[in-house]
Amino acid sequence: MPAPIIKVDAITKSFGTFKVLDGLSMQVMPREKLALIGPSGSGKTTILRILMTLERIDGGHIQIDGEQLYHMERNGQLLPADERHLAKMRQKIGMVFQLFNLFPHKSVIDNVTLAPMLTKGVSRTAAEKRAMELLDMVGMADKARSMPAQLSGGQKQRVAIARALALQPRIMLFDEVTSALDPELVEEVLNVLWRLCSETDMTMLLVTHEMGFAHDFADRVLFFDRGKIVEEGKPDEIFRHPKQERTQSFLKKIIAAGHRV
Ligand SMILES: Nc1ncnc2c1ncn2[C@@H]1O[C@H](COP(=O)(O)OP(=O)(O)OP(=O)(O)O)[C@@H](O)[C@H]1O
Repeated sequence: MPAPIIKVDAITKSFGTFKVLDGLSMQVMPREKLALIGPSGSGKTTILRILMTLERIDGGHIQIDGEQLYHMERNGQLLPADERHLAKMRQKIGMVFQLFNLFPHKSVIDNVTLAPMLTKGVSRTAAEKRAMELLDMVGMADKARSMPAQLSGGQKQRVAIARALALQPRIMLFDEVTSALDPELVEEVLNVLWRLCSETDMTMLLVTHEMGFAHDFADRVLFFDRGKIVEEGKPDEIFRHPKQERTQSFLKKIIAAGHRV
């Protein structure tokens, strides 16, 4: 059996006196597609941000690909990770945010080429060639010279996905990537996620309120509540036969609001 690519062990995280993550543990296998669902404020975004090193942990351990994320092993001792270690680890992971976060003063293609050129020393020619392949994959090649302000939300999000892929991460994190989109633009972004899911061997973690998509996309669904994983299982188990009362009441509310699960 292969080793997990992500191993989260009893992590805690507070913002002020509010404990967002409360001894959270989880393991993710290489190539696994996970959907993280649960009520607002249950810590789903926070765990993705922690994996991306955008937030620090208060306690616990995380291993990515067999290596400690927030610690460095030196002579059998675990020391806090320095910036160089974090930067190296971060290259294994790409993240796409709810609000796209494109660089507004850079063209579409420059958004995609910037990180490989700056962090990996890739030449402009090679970075642009790869960027055009990625933009083609997300259906945005014809907008390569456009500026972000000229794009729709769905188009911006597809560029953000291409940008995250440019560093060739083994793990991709998607944080409610369709929540800020007008309903008619959701499908075009989900189609891109679907392609990545079926055509690549990346490990993918998706925080979403699109339960129908989560059902189709995920190998495994994790249900978060109050900083913990309360229930996990295959999509059919979680969506059709949830065992925990908290999962049942959450899904009931979602269905009552008219969403497909
Ligand atoms: N930087 C921060 N400073 C203070 N509080 C924060 C910070 N980031 C998150 N929180 C709080 O932590 C809690 C958990 O947030 P998180 O975004 O992880 O939840 P979530 O499950 O992703 O919810 P949602 O589905 O609404 O995005 C929320 O109550 C949020 O207000």
